[in-house]
Amino acid sequence: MANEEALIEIRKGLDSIDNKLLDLLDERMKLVHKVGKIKAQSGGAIYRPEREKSIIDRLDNINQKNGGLLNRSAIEALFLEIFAISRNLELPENIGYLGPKGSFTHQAAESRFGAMSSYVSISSIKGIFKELESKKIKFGVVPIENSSNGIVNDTINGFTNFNSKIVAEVILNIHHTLATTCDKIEDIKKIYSKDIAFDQCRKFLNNFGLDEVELIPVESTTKAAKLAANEPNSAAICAHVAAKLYNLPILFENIEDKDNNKTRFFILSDFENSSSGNDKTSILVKFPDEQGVLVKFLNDFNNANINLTKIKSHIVEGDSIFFIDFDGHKDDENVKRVLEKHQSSIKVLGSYVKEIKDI
Ligand SMILES: C=C(O[C@@H]1C=C(C(=O)O)C=C[C@H]1O)C(=O)O
Repeated sequence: MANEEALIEIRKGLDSIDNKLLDLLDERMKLVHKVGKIKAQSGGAIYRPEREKSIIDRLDNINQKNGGLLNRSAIEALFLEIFAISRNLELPENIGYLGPKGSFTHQAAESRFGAMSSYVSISSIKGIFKELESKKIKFGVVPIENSSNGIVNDTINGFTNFNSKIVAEVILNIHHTLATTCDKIEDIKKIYSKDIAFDQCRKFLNNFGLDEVELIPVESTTKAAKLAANEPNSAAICAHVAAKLYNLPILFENIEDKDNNKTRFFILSDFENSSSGNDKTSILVKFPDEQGVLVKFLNDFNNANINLTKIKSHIVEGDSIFFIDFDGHKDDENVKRVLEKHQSSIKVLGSYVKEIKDI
């Protein structure tokens, strides 16, 4: 009984805090509305990733100093949702992602744009670039590289043929779940998934005696979840979100063999970010057919004190092009000089806030 009374008292406290939170959120939304009006007059971009990053950094610092109970991920989860709702209030904008619904790209999109935004599933990367160009979507989310499978060729091809800009990067740890309506692992007679997902979970399947059951490859892990939800004695290896989408209970989480399986995604749009002080820039480079040109190019970056973080070669219609990432913003003085010097061979894809994680 004493506990019952204590619970009632604590819940009164929670209710009163929730009321205050609601008032504060409403006050915040009124200010957001004002920001939206100013942007509408000046044509400014609604989504400002560098501003959102600096808010999260500030709150994380304050929270650490105060010894608060929330960690950075919790602060991020709460506030990214608030920012997403704020942006929707300023101006609702469509977000296209490489589908189907429940794909890892969908997950990457939701991690940045929250649950309340308006999403469009698009079935190809080229389709995303096209819809951006025709302005049917404001943002496009595409994968660019995976730690096991390397660079995504369709995304590089999109950059060579279209002019969308990278406005943010998202790096996701790729986790698989075993989801099934079976209560016991012994009841599972077949497993649906994508071929590469089976490969990434080989040890788990062996350890749990699931290497003997029928493994059926399908085109996406989302499709696998859908099939397993409708068929007794079957299971799916799929993303957490895909299992949730089809109300498929999760029997095991994080069943992938390597714990550092990551994919990097780009958020594309039609505007350019201003500098945040902690940026990365991506470019495509097609060198003229001259001896030593790559060495000279790299030397110019080195002499300008620019740290290259990635260089990958890629073949487009027989021509070799390079995808390069480096620290800094395209408008930084040292960067600007090098980019100007090589402008005939460079396409700048965008400068954006550098994620803390790397791939
Ligand atoms: C309100 C703004 O617009 C968006 C929403 C933000 C917010 O809710 O704090 C921050 C940056 C923008 O993505 C702004 O630019 O300040």
